[in-house]
Amino acid sequence: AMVMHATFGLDHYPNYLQRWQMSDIEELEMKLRAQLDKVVEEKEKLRQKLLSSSSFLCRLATAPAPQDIWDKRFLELIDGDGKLRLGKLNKILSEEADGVYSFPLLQPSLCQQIVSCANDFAAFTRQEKLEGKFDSERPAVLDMMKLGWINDMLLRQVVSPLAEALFEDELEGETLDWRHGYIVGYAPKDPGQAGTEFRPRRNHLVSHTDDSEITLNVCLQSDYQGGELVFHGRRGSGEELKTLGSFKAPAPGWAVLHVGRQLHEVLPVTGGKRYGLILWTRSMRGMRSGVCPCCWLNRRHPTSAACVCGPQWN
Ligand SMILES: O=C(O)CCC(=O)C(=O)O
Ligand SMILES: [Fe+2]
Repeated sequence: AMVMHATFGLDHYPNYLQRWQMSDIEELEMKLRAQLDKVVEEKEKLRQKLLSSSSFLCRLATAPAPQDIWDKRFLELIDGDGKLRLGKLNKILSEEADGVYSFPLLQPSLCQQIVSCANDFAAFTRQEKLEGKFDSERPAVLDMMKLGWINDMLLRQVVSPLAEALFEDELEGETLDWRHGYIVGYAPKDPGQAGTEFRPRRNHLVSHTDDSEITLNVCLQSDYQGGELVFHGRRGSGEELKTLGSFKAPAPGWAVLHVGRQLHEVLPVTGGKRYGLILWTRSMRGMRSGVCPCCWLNRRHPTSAACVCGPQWN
């Protein structure tokens, strides 16, 4: 009842909680958190149910052997327990722009298999749409494609340890516990017959920040022209309009790691097809209550300047 009253009150009255005792507010906060945990748990169960009932046949539904997953250079940094040897990181990392790192990560053959899965999934959702099961074709979200294991693996073995080593100041001790992975495709303005393949939706992507704290971007197919990934300053840093560097993967399997607040864009693809796997990661449990509700990413320090998502950003 307390939660119900408070939810109503917060919706209807300004400064609603100012009439409350601090201890009651704290109790409310705890109860809301417990409720939120329940929502997260039930949502996860539902998601699993949807997945298991889906009839999509994924040819990559389980993880292959490590040597068929990781690029040799990356594999050398993984110890017997699957942990990344952080001391040897500088052997493979290059800094493409201030705070933007690239490195060889996945086997090109695995990348090719992931693209094949995206093609299969595109054909599958197109069929479902034809049969009237869904209103629209569904996006190539890894969880829906039964490739959630790739999200989990990349979060646990790549993004979490690297973020702790490279973006310690950003994370402030929080754990990245949420991930969302999807496939993006680009082709020139007139890509010709799309057939049953995964359809590239665009030829470029305007400058933006991600709904993520740390983003991993893996090239899946590199024989395209144009399509450089350009990095600008971080939102809120005063360097937003500065171009800091750009990156083009030398081969499939190369990855870039950057903070979600780093403004980035993809220049127009003028030939070939450009496919990538994007993994957004966040800390959902710990810090969210302390961040700006409009962008989730800024104003972590209560003493810092005004929210960058003010009028100048919206
Ligand atoms: O395609 C890329 O390299 C970047 C994609 C991206 O920035 C995004 O999906 O948020
Ligand atoms: Fe992005």
